[in-house]
Amino acid sequence: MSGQELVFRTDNLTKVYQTGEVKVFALAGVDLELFSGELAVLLGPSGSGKSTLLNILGGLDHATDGRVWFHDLELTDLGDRGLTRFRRDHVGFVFQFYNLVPSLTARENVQLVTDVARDPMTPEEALERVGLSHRLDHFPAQLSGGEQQRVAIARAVAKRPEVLLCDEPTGALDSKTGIQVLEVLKHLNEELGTSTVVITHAAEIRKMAHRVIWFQDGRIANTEINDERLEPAEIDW
Ligand SMILES: Nc1ncnc2c1ncn2[C@@H]1O[C@H](COP(=O)(O)OP(=O)(O)OP(=O)(O)O)[C@@H](O)[C@H]1O
Repeated sequence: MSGQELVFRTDNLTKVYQTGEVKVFALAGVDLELFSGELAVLLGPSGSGKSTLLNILGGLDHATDGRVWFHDLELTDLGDRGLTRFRRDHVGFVFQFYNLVPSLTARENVQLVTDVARDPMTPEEALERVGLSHRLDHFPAQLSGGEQQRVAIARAVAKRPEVLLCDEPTGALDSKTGIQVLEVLKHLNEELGTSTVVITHAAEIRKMAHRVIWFQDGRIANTEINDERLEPAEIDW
């Protein structure tokens, strides 16, 4: 990844949760670089700090210590209002559960974002990019889990964010449906150049990444670059 533009950089990133006398180091000094256009997969045991890292990168949470930059913008310098602006302008999120508004159609769910974004695509374009042009006027209850997740992805990318942060995007899906969701993420990474981070417990998914980052006890235990990547359809879990 050398020679590529840095998107995120962290320096000794630390997050401590204190409950009574007990301190938990969710992040215990993470030094990480993420590059423009990269698709990175984060693996590691439950509780190793993956979601905590994603939430801090995405401006949803504050670090206890250490520093984080998005390009030249130091996120660890920002207050809540600055982080909100950063999130709104630059970050798309995808979570395990799709968080769609049940009373709105697929198109209207995406429109919630496109109505307030600076340079959005149309809801129709966003839904076309995830293969749902034929489901524009369906409500979430009329869509399968995989289709609902694709609406959530359309909503996340409709504002053309520079980064897409995905926490267990296939966690609630069977592998066949999960593969379709991964195909959408790969396609968007390639077509739009969106830097993408995917947290997963399905270790096989690492084979579609440019780079794999292993977490253990709040630290990066290992990173690996894939010289050859697999297509999502070639992955089985
Ligand atoms: N709000 C909180 N208050 C107290 N402890 C927390 C809080 N959030 C996370 N933790 C602790 O921080 C550690 C890291 O949690 P985190 O959710 O980042 O792990 P993870 O690798 O994403 O796990 P999983 O794969 O199960 O989602 C865990 O020990 C967790 O219990």
